[in-house]
Amino acid sequence: MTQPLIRFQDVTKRYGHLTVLDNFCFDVTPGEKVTLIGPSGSGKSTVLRILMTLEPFQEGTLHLAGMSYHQDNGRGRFLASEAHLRQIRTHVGMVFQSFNLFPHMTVLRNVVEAPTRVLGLGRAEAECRGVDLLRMVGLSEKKDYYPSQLSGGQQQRVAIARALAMRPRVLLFDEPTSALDPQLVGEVLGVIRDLAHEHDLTMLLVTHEMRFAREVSDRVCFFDKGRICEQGKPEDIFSAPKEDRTKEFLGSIL
Ligand SMILES: Nc1ncnc2c1ncn2[C@@H]1O[C@H](COP(=O)(O)OP(=O)(O)OP(=O)(O)O)[C@@H](O)[C@H]1O
Repeated sequence: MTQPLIRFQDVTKRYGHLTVLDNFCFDVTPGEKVTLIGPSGSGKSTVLRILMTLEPFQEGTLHLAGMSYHQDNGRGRFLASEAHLRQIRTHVGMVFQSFNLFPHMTVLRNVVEAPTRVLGLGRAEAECRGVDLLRMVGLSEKKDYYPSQLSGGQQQRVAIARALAMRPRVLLFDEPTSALDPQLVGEVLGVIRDLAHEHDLTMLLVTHEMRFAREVSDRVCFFDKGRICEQGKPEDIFSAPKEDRTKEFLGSIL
């Protein structure tokens, strides 16, 4: 059996008195494309933020690409050293709702900054790869522009190229189109769709775009109150959901 690339093992995450994940268990195999759907506040983004090591958790263990880190006896601090966390982070890229590009850097600089600083790539090599990645997202001709000169959809495509430049094993997307004008959503989803179909990258997506989730996912997980209430192939979840909560949720948005 294929070993999981990601394993949440009995992870509990609290914010004060609010328990967001309660003994959460979740495996993702290498190359799998998994979409998390569910009501607002059900804990989907928290899963991504924990994977990105942006959030400590109180109990359980996270395994990622053969490394792991643990709970801190309920205190919710990272037990791992900063160096260990950095090492885990190099395996994970994240694309946020709000692009988060460096406004004072050109598009190409945004893409090459982390590979040169963190991975130690030479500038020429990083730039060459950066231009290739910008070509892949359809933006090589904008390499010398600044983010403020781009549309939201273009900025998000740069953010995707920037995440890929670190050669992550896992790419996380947290509602990547929810900050975009409706007419710009399609171009970003198109880039992600191509990535999903053409690369063996492991991808986890939180999205409210159900048609898109159906097209790109190997597995769809319906989240409710910090647990996976139902999961399966997209055609099963969207066409024949079994759980009442899933039916209710899909009925309210489709
Ligand atoms: N920094 C924080 N401090 C306190 N509570 C938080 C914090 N971040 C998230 N929460 C709470 O944790 C719960 C889960 O949030 P999360 O963002 O993971 O939900 P979500 O399913 O991604 O929702 P949405 O679809 O609206 O983005 C929510 O009740 C939220 O209010």
